[in-house]
Amino acid sequence: MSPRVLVSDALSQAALAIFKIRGVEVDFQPNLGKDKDKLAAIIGGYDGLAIRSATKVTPQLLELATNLKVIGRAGIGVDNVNLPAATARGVIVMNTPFGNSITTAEHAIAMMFALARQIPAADMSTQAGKWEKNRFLGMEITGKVIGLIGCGNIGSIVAERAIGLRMHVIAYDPFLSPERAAQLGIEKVDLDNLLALADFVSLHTPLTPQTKNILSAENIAKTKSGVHIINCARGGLIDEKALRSALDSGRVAGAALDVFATEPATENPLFGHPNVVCTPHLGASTKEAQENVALQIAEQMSDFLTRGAITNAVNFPSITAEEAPKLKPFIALAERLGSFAGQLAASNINKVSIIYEGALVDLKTKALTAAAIAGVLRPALSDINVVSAPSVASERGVVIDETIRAAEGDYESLITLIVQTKDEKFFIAGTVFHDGKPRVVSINGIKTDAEFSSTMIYALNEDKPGLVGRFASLLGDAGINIATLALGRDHQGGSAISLIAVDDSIPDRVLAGIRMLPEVRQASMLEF
Ligand SMILES: NC(=O)C1=CN([C@@H]2O[C@H](COP(=O)(O)OP(=O)(O)OC[C@H]3O[C@@H](n4cnc5c(N)ncnc54)[C@H](O)[C@@H]3O)[C@@H](O)[C@H]2O)C=CC1
Ligand SMILES: O=C(O)CCC(=O)C(=O)O
Repeated sequence: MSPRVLVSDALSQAALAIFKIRGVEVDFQPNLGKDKDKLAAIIGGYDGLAIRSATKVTPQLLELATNLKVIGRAGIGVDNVNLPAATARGVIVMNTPFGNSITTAEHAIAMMFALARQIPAADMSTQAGKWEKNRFLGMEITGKVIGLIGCGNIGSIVAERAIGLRMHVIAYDPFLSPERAAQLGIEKVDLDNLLALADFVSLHTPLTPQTKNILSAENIAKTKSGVHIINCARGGLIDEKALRSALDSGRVAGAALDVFATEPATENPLFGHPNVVCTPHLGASTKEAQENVALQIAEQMSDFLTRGAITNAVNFPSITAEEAPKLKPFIALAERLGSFAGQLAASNINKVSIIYEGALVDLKTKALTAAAIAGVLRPALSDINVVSAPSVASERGVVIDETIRAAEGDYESLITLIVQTKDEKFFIAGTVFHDGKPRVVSINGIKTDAEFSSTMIYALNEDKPGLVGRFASLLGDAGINIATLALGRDHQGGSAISLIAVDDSIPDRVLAGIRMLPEVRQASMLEF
């Protein structure tokens, strides 16, 4: 059956053809994002959800989205998606980080001119027949200082355009390297200096706990008197009431806002001020940008749903369509090795080390690591998944250590997992042969060769004659068929392992019987 995608916001129609060509059934309901009850009623039937900013993906909606595998945001900011809840449910969230950057930067520049020359107010006055030539005395942009708070994709484009307008550009961005600042021809400054020097302050950061209200009352008080403020990033970056007071007092000469703390903004403390220019979150709204992001998100979502490729996911490493089929059997291997170790771990796991060898060095090992961690933690946390595993491990203080090295041993590719608890370390290694099936090839340094099956017995025993027969009679007497049996030992008469794949679940009394065999030191039933 073809995967189904619901488009619940006003996405450019250009995307629909891409979904169809790529074998994805698409349901285009551009106003559904504004009707949360109707969306909640049907979301369970879709594998993908394509949105812009109107659809709010809440934990409640995700709970009903039982088939959802991917959310595609045709745009940059994913703040309308509850990322922790999506991650916890294993839903990939992807965006289009560049498709609307130029358009949004152009909007910020347009807003700067609108403020400098009071174009919206002058337009209204002129069309009202007032001809108020003396009222609208503007400000020349050339030679003025623009201060960018945030200088990533959009901030950099604003910087380039502002330099073209012969402005002096300064930027505050803790992650902007001095080399990149030099390459852009701008000056990197701290926030206080930016506020003191800028004639125009333009915001271009995401909304995070660090950037929320970055233009607070205190910071607005540090601005140059007569400053103009532009916000085409996110509403929560400015304390709107504080900005209103600063506009009323005249300290801030003007503000141009495309985004608001609450959207859609039907009421706002800044509305009605003569020196405020507002647009309804139009930063990305050009035909060009909307086609870019719609085509891009349709391609990304289709590639994921039909080929397993992951591009621009904000909660999972990228995997190309070429890599996906190569990774698939190793993801299964990593998850099963992890599950094997996780089912045996007697006490709290505090460290998981994963070593990748051989051909695996060329694959995206981050995805394999996520799968291994999910496997290790699943016996304790049943709702963990490959997407949520790394964040769950970090929340629980489990240290993850990844090593990648060239092949040293007998296998073309080898994954070794070392799971450490307070008292012990458990080693398990596996590979995938040409038949594509994952196999265990060593446990705690003892070599073996066992396929995984849905139910297995893992026993640690002494290497003594007759034990295999005793296993067979105990299981046979209970009517349990042995599918395969794999053995291994460190040396003749030494420590040995037995991996017995069986066709049915093993009753406790049968497992207890195995444990009571004199040669058996430990026996567990494992399920995959
Ligand atoms: N108005 C609209 O329609 C649109 C708004 N946006 C918004 O524009 C903003 C910027 O987008 P991009 O440039 O694509 O993002 P980006 O991720 O490329 O750049 C953001 C920059 O902010 C910097 N930053 C992060 N924390 C900071 C802090 N505490 N102080 C100073 N700088 C900090 C980062 O280092 C980065 O360089 C986002 O909020 C995005 O959602 C994006 C597209 C359209
Ligand atoms: O889709 C839109 O119109 C908003 C774009 C936006 O805010 C973003 O891409 O972050």
